Amino acid sequence: MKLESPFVGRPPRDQRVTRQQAAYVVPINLSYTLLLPRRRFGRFISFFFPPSGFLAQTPARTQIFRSCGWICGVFDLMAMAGSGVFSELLEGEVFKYYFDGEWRKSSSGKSVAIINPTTRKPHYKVQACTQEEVNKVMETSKVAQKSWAKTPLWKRAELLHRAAGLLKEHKSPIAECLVKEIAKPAKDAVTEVVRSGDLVSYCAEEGVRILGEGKFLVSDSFPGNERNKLCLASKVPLGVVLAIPPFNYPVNLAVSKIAPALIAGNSVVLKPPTQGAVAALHMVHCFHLAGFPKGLISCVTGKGSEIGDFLTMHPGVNCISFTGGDTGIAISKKAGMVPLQMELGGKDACIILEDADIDLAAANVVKGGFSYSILFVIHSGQRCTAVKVVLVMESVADALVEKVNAKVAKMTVGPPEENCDITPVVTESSANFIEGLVMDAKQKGAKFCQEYRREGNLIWPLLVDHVRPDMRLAWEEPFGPVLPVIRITSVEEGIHHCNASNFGLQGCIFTRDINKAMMISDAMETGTVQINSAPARGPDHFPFQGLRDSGIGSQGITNSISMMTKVKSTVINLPTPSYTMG
Ligand SMILES: NC(=O)C1=CN([C@@H]2O[C@H](COP(=O)(O)OP(=O)(O)OC[C@H]3O[C@@H](n4cnc5c(N)ncnc54)[C@H](OP(=O)(O)O)[C@@H]3O)[C@@H](O)[C@H]2O)C=CC1
Ligand SMILES: O=C(O)[C@H](O)COP(=O)(O)O
Repeated sequence: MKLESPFVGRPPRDQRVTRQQAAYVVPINLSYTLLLPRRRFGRFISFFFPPSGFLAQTPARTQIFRSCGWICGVFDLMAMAGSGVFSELLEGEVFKYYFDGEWRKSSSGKSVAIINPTTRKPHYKVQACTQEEVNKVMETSKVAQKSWAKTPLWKRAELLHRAAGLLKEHKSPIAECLVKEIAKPAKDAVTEVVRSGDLVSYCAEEGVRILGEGKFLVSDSFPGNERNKLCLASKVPLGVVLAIPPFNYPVNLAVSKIAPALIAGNSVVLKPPTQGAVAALHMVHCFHLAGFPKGLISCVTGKGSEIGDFLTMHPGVNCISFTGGDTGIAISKKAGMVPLQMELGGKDACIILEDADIDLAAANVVKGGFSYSILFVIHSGQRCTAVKVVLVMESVADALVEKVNAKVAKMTVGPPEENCDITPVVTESSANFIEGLVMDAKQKGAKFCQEYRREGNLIWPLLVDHVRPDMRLAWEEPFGPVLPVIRITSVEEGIHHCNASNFGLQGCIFTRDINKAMMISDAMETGTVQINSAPARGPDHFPFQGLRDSGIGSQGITNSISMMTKVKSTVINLPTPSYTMG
C-alpha cells in the first residue's frame, strides 16, 4: 500500500496545485517573503515554512493554509515565541520561570533542553528550578491566596475573561511552541490555544454561577431535632493548588486546572511538562498580562524526575491536579492528606456490533485511533482518549478492516508544520516503546495491515489485525499511531476484555440498537461510554473521569471547580425552635 508522505515524491494529481491556484498562492507567498528581511524574521518564516520549503511538492490545501497563516502572521509579527510581548520571558537562550509576578532566572545556573520531536535537536531551553526556589514559591503562593480569597467573585471572573482574550489574541506564538515542542500539527496547535481560551471563559461564567450559591439546611428534617439549628453551607477555597499537566495538551490541560483553581479562590503553582514547557510559559504570560495579583500564579520548570517529588510532597500544597501516565499512581501513594485529581492513562475499547453502521464505525476508528478528523485534534494517537483497541464482531470484521485501511491509506505523514495527519511522536523513547509493542505483536503472529515504517520519531499509521490477548498490544497503551484489532464472537467477550483492563477511562459502542447500547454501556466499567462516536474528553464542561488506573476524581469545568473547594458550614443555633410561617 502506498502511503502519502510529503517527504518523498509528488503528491497525487488531485492534490497538486493547479495553475489557477498557483496564480494566487505563489504570488502571495512570494510577495510576503520578499517584503520581509529573512534573517530578522527567520523564526517566523520557519513556522510557516518548514525545513524542506517544497512549494511544488505540497498539497494545494496546505499551500493555501500556509498563505493564510502567513498573512495572519504578518499582523502578529511582534509576538512570536519569546519576542514582542513575550520578550521578557527569554534571557539569552533560556526561558525564565515565573514567580511573584516576575520572570526570573534560576539560581541553579542550569537549564533543561527541549528536544524538537521532528528534528530531534534541542529547540528551546528552560530553567532547572531548585528546591529553595520551590520553597519560596510555596510561601508566596500561600500569602497571595489569602487576599485572593477575599477578592469578589465577579472580579476573579473578570480577570479570567481577560486572560482568555489574551490567550486567543496570542494564539500564534503559543501554537508555534506546540509545533516545535511536541510536533502538534500547526492548525491543531492553534485549536488547542483557542479551546483553552474558551475553557477559561466558560470556567469564569460557571464559577460565578456555582460558587455564588450555597445551601441552607434546617435541623428538623433529621429525627429527634426541632427547627432550632439553621445551617449555611458554602464552598471555600482549598489554598495552594499544584497543577501538573502532560505533554500532549500542555496548554489546554494546564488551564483546565488553573482556571477552576483561580475562580474558586485558590492560588496555583504550575509545573509544566518538559516537552511543552515553553508553550505553557507563554500561556502563563497571558495571565500575567491580564493583571492577576503577584504571587497568585507561579510556574516552576525543570524535569519532573528531579523536582516532581519535592513539589508533590511539599507541605505547602493543599491540592494536586495531575494529568499524565503511571507517574500519577506513584504520586497518589506519596502525596499527603490533600485532595487529588488524577487523570491518567487509558486503553479505550471500541466495541463494534454486527448491526453497526460500518462506515460510521470505520470513520470513528480512524478518527479515534489516529485522531484523524477536522473536529478532533490530530496528534498521532497521543491522546488518553484515543481508541486503543478495536473489539469487532467477527462477522463484520473484514468489512471494517477494509474500510479503515482505505482511510489509513489517505493519511498524510510528515512534519507538523505541514499539518500532516500523522506527525512525529513526542520522544525517541516513546517511539522505541511503540516499536516494542509492534514487534511483540509481530513475533506472536498478528497481521499487519500496513508495512511497519519508522523514520526517527515518525511512525507511519499501522492497523494490527488478529491481535490476541497474549500480545502486549492488547493491553498496553502505545500512545502512538498503532491500533490493534481483536475479533470477538460475542458482545460479552468485548465487555469482558474492556473490563479486564487496568485502565477504565472511556469506551465506545457502535450499534443501531439504542437499548442494546445502553445495556452494554452499563456493563462497561469505564468513566465514560460514547455511543456511536469515538471517545473524547470534550466538550470541556462534560464530566471526565477514569476508573482503576485511569484516575481519581472527575474533571470537566464544573467538577473541577467543586473539587478545588471545600464545604464550609456555619450553623446558627436559635434559643427556641422557629418554624417558617409557623
Ligand atoms: N486521562 C487523561 O486525561 C490523560 C492522560 N494522559 C496520559 O499521560 C501519559 C502521557 O503523558 P506524559 O506527559 O508522558 O505523562 P507523564 O506521567 O510522564 O508526565 C506527566 C507530567 O508529570 C510530570 N512528572 C514526571 N515525573 C514526575 C514526578 N515524579 N512528580 C511529579 N510530576 C512528575 C511530567 O514532567 P516532565 O515532562 O518534566 O517529566 C509531566 O509534567 C499517557 O499515559 C496518557 O494516557 C495524557 C493526557 C490526558
Ligand atoms: O490528553 C488527552 O488525551 C485528553 O484529555 C483527551 O482530550 P480530547 O479527547 O479532547 O482530545
